[in-house]
Amino acid sequence: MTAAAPPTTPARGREITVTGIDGAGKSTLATRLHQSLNDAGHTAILIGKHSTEVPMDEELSAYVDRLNALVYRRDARVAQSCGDHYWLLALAAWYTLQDKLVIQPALAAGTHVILDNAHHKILARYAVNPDVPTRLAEQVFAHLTEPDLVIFLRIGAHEALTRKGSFTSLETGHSGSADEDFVRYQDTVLAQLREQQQRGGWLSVDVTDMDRDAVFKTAAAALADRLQLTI
Ligand SMILES: Cc1cn([C@H]2C[C@H](O)[C@@H](COP(=O)(O)OP(=O)(O)O)O2)c(=O)[nH]c1=O
Repeated sequence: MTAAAPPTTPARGREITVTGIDGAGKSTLATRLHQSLNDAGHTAILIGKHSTEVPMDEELSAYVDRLNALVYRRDARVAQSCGDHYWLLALAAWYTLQDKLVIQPALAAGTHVILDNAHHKILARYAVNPDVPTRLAEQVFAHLTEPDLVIFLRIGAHEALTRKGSFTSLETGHSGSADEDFVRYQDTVLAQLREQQQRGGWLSVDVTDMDRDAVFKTAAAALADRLQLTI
């Protein structure tokens, strides 16, 4: 009688995240990477700020959905009234559950994770906020899984605004409703993201004069070079 083969542990999945200011093209690239990985025969999931499903767990999915509603589905007056410290901690709660309940189990099962918008932009926003210590913001995100690749899409705020066309109050740091308020705030956030970039091995791409295909090709080349993932 032959012994049953021991169960094999799948190779750990890779976590790839896209960062950049509002309008840089993060969601566009994340969606395309997700689709291409699956088309190429890999198993990948796309996670963003509207993903609330915890696989095969209705109860936890419902709980994560309630947290998502608290963090993302609230009106501007509620947002303003609760204040910056509250939103930092609420966002930390959101990223913590996303990491623990969805990202870590997926990676352990060999599934690649495309994370549209990790916490880096939140950190950048808080680093330019004089009312909240930057160290506190760094600490509340310090336990999250370190991505295998961070793709930083660099574009000036003015160009990002031309692409987007419109913006929300949050996207001006609640500093006003004029185009200049968006540009001033987002350029400060961009400078902060550049500082974070110095610390880690981010793939930094100046997307100002690149179309979607060119950005995708650059990202795909990095996945092949750095993570041996061919798409
Ligand atoms: C990538 C890209 C996006 N866009 C548009 C599509 C969207 O309306 C807007 C923002 O793109 P989006 O991918 O949503 O950016 P982010 O997730 O970083 O905020 O810009 C362009 O006009 N050209 C481009 O090359």
